[in-house]
Amino acid sequence: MLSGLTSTPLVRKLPSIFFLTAGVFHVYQHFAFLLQAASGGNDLLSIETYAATDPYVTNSLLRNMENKNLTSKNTRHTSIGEPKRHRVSVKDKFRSKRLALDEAWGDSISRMLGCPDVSDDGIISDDPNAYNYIPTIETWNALYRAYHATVDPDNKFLTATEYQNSWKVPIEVKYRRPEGRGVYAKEFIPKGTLVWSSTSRNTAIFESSHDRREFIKYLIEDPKTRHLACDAQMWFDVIRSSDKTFYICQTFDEAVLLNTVSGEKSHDQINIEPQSMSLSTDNPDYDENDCYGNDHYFTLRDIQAGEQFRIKY
Ligand SMILES: C[S@@+](CC[C@H](N)C(=O)[O-])C[C@H]1O[C@@H](n2cnc3c(N)ncnc32)[C@H](O)[C@@H]1O
Repeated sequence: MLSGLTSTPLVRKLPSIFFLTAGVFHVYQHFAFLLQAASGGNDLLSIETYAATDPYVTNSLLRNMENKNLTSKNTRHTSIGEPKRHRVSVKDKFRSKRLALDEAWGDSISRMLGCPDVSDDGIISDDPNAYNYIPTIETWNALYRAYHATVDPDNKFLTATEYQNSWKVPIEVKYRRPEGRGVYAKEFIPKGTLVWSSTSRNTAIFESSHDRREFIKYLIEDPKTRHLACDAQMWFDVIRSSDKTFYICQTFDEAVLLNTVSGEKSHDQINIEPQSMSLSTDNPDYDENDCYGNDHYFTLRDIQAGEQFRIKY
């Protein structure tokens, strides 16, 4: 009788049931994270809410998602023994998942702050007051101040304390629907011109959740910079280093206002692209410490005065 019981189909299926349940739980965890991110929360100080939507906390989730789809390059040391900086190369499949998490995190904070609406497909709302102010040098300086006031001195990767002009050509920032603020050429620029460089003078790295959270809180606490927390949530990028850790990179200048194009067919409108300058260390714009490694934008073709710069993202 007993042996009859142990050989029932149910008992034989127990291992598969166990693995199926574990699998479902694993999938549930991913969805729980995304649901939590989507539902936001109303208290920025609620660590649980914040942590659930924080790219650093999602490191392990992301690690499960990728591996084969990602190539990361050499970790580098500077000659004067500064902390390690990283170069990252991410393939498309992983990139889309990473961007989805970036977005979920950004959206969640935006909801907590009551930021102007950005619709699901990334189109800025019709609200005339949404994201339509033109940042000034004081705007960028406020971000520098917030970074230096909050980020642990040991973790600081930003060497400058105020706005740097990293543009190699004259530019103008304008607001236009539907994409919002964008960067426009003020004069004709020939093909192959370096227009902007990412360096440790203009690009901050946030190495920990704590630093990023304190930075955002600092912006929120001053009514004059509260709106900047919304912007900061739209202007950051997550990179993955060769040691499989994720960091937030954030440039504190007009490069964060570069728009992309919508739709496959319009991809020929992309007129600047990042190129690695790793082989040109004698170039005065080369900076081994930059966050993106190869965010040195060159023109892909001649650009007319008044044309908007567009990058692929
Ligand atoms: C890095 S920001 C670019 C600056 C942004 N336009 C602003 O006013 O701050 C990226 C955001 O710009 C908007 N954007 C960029 N390219 C766009 C496009 N082609 N069409 C519509 N919106 C776009 C999206 O809302 C996107 O999330």
